[in-house]
Amino acid sequence: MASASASLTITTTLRSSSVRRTAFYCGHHRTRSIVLNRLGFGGVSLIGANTKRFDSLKATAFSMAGTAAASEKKKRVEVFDTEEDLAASLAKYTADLSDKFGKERSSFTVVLSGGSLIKSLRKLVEPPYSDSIEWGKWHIFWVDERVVPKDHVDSNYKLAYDGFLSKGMFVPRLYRCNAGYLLNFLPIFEQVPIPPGNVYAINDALSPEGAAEDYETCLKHLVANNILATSSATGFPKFDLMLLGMGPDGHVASLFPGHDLCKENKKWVTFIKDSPKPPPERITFTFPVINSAAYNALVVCGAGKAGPVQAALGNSQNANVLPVQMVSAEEELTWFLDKEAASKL
Ligand SMILES: O=C1O[C@H](COP(=O)(O)O)[C@@H](O)[C@H](O)[C@H]1O
Repeated sequence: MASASASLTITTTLRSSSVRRTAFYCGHHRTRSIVLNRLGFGGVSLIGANTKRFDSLKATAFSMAGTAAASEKKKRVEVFDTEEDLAASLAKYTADLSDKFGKERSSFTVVLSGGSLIKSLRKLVEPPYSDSIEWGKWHIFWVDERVVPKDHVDSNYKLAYDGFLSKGMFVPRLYRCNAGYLLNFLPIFEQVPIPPGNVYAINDALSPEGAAEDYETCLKHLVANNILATSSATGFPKFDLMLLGMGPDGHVASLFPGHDLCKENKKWVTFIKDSPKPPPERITFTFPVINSAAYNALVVCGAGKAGPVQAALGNSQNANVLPVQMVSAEEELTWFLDKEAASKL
């Protein structure tokens, strides 16, 4: 990912003995960029922003000196005035990674969540990205799925299909005629051209146990065929990008606060039959798989989620670790927040 360092006016305030707060103010496009970069003890820099375009500086960065987990490579937090701005930035971020991995490998492995995330992906299927992304290289997975038929209103597959994968785009076409090739001025309306065989939905005819096992077997097959990478650090599959949501209780995927599944450290995919959020039967990636992803994006909007965001990024003293606080990534974890979700930071 592109990174830029900037010489910014930095204000440092000691908030508590363990938390050092560093402020950058970046007033560009109504977007505040909060950047956390835990490369060591409180190293903070501004990343991923075109600093030449900043008129005045207006953002806040938090550095938790000494409290960063050793496994955390890099953490970035971006705060947007509106969900519309967030969706625009998320589309660019995803398209840039698609380009990067498309050049490095023949596949781009993308993991979706259910919930509100899907709406925030809408700008990916609009110009300029709809035309420029190499959709043929995309492989789509779900970080969690409800064990319901694929056409059920609770299905995460259905949500993604209706809100993203089936979205139409106008694709220009070249046609042969007597005079040579002609560009069709009435382009064809097509759905997102990801090959159907690259979309890995669960087998909805199976029990939760069976569906989890079946999905894990599918992932192992993709690893064996070099479509899915393996983390040399953990031995778990290494997805290129996971697009994660977070519930108001701080859950990610179907890993809920205080549930034993949060401690699973062997399986790649597991199941739950007593989810506190309906429907009760689900399958989910485990934390070792989530945290072995190259890039993880946590996309969180709304005031109802400000508490867990504060627990994860702010100056919270809560002893109970929420699932969202357990998320990391092999290369980079980026938080995409709207200002309501960031309101307690
Ligand atoms: O049940 C689920 O909830 C989370 C969060 O959903 P949101 O609507 O609050 O964004 C979602 O990420 C997960 O995939 C889903 O199964």
